[in-house]
Amino acid sequence: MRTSIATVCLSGTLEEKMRAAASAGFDGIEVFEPDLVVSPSSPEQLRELAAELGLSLDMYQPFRDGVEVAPETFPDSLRRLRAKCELMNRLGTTVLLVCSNVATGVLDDDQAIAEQLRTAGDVADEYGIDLAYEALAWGAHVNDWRHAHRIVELADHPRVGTCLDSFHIFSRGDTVAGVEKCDPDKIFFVQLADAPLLQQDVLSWSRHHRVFPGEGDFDLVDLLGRLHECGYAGPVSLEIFNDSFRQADVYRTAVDGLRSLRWLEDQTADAVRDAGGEPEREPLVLTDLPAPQTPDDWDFVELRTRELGRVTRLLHQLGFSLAGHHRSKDSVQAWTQGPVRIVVSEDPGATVQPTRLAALGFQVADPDLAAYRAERLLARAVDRAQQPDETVLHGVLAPDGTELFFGPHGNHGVPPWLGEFGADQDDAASGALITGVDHVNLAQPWQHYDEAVLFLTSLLNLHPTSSQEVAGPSGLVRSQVMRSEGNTVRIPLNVAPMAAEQGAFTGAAYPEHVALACSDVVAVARRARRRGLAFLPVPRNYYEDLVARFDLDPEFVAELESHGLLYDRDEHGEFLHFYTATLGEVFVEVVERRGGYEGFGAPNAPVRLAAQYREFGG
Ligand SMILES: O=C(O)c1ccc(O)c(O)c1
Ligand SMILES: [Mg+2]
Repeated sequence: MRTSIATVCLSGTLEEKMRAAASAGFDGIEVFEPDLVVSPSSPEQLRELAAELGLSLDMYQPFRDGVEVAPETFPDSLRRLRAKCELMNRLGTTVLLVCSNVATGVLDDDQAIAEQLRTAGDVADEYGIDLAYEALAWGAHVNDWRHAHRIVELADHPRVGTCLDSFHIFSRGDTVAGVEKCDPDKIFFVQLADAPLLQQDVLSWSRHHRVFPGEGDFDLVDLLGRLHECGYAGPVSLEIFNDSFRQADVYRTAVDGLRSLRWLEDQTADAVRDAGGEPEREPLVLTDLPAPQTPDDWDFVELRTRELGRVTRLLHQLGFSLAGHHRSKDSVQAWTQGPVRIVVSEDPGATVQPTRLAALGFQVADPDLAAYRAERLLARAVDRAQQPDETVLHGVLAPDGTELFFGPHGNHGVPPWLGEFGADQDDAASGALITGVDHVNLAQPWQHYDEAVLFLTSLLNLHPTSSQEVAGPSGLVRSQVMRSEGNTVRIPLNVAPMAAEQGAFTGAAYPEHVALACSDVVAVARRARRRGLAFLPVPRNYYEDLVARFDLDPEFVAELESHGLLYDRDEHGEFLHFYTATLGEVFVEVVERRGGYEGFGAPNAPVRLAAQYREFGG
């Protein structure tokens, strides 16, 4: 599959956008006219730069309000068209995107529109240029792809074809049924954009909220599968108008974009095969990736700290014991309790945060395959020193800087690397109150949020659930849970409010947390209090509200209060939990799920955010 990206997706100058697209590995780009108009490079220089970078210039766009116009203004459209064709000849681009008319359109007769397109096709033919007609969702008369395609068929000109853009199709609630039956020679270009489902006017939705495939709610696999079936031969191009992308690092966005296409291609190849088709069929060969290695369990959580004493005291208070020091890295310790392993690495030079969540380890069926898939999805590998006889753990860097490691299944759940800490593995299971890692919450800078969702979806096969918003003193915190099929690995992603990033939150900008599961949270809390744990304080008002909200026995609520526990309930069961005070950038939560409670205590998150805000002196 030939991949392309519209320059409107990326930040910076046209030249920077081109370099980033090439460096990520795209085959080509769509040149967005406003990027060219403001560039000091001549079309010839841009053509040369593209050749140097190995990029094809797949399309020039947009040509606005050129057709569907009053007969007396059509000659002016043709004058503009000639100017653009001349420019495109200098650039070396052969496809021009012609948008359906949004402003000046007065023709509402398909035959008359087809005639204008045919005349435009004759002009374009003089320059060897193809016109790809695109129905904008807010087009005055032509706003759905079937209509645009019908007019293209009526025009019946070899230089006139259709441009399909997934956003304009799905945003109108339309489907792509029938794409598979189109004449592939009449589909000149394909643009892909995903988007979250929003209740908003379609123009603002399109201009601000498009995202890369896999980051929104549209069924792009369906579209790509049908294009494959129809025999479409051209590039598949990303066209994303997005406010964050316009500000983000251009290289990073380009990599995120290509990752989205590789993932979509893989998903579509699987879907085509499941339907009994052949993904390798020319011309749109759908290359698939090695099968995703869904994490079957947590392997470890790693905390990096310059305050070793504070971290190990916290672990002891929560019931962990030291399994040992790593045999070749003395600054690294393993702490265990039941099936939970926490690696603590001392980093005396840590400057930004004294303690942070540095890495997450997952147990997968085939770690080598997981690493290979990650590489194909353009993830950056983590380089860690290790001795020849030590377990190889493949790691990749997540968008927020957390390192993710793929480890093998353990022997009776105990991973081979634990032996390098001299741990007596039989100790681990006896008398542990903690029974597992319930979830790990990662905080995302707002501009990397969508990238993080796609990263965890494509690399770890985690699935996003619908997002929620939680009110905190410095803003609304968006939260979305990424979970594995079997629900063993759950990673809620939080977007820190802007105020946090700007330092209004004087402590941790993005506190993250590890939530430990247990079957008796009162016992864990009691032991922790005896050992001197600093709990995150919960105000009296909260408990009074609990009684009112849930009609709970005041004695039960008094018991919750005496242990510093919070409470929630859903139709499946109950949730009791507590939070520790924050160390650097991390805190720990201990949770007990009674019955089949499915949530994460979201109604209690504002209590936590407010307490943490006070903890850091607001
Ligand atoms: O928002 C627009 O104007 C616009 C322009 C060109 C496109 O291909 C498109 O999908 C939207
Ligand atoms: Mg488009």
